[in-house]
Amino acid sequence: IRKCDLQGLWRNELGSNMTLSALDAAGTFSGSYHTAVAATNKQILVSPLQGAQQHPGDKGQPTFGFTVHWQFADSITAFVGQCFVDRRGKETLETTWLLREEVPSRRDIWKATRVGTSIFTRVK
Ligand SMILES: O=C1C=CC(=NNc2ccccc2C(=O)O)C=C1
Repeated sequence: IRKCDLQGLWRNELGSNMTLSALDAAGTFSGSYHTAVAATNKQILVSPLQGAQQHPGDKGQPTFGFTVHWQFADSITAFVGQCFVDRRGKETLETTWLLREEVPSRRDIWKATRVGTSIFTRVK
């Protein structure tokens, strides 16, 4: 089996870093996210995240999800994805995300949610 362990330091294509804690018995984890995209001119802070991972199947490449509670914007991002290990043992987290921003009124809901993908590689 190819073991893919979420714990540790990861970086995505934007240059953002996240550190994920060890799983507890229930498969939940926490962590911190340091974004590289300064959507605000405020001091970019580290934002907390909470997530959960499925038990790795026989391929040892589990699915997971986590939510980042941005500390400097009225928004929240939910990531879902799977951990993959290539033949050389290189691990990547292939994710799809939804970014939900607070909008002033229901008339603005159409522009409240953005979707995208993000690939994280382990920072040795
Ligand atoms: O003020 C803000 C609000 C949201 C942000 N989202 N970052 C993301 C959203 C989706 C995927 C990756 C990132 C990232 O920062 O790497 C960043 C700054």
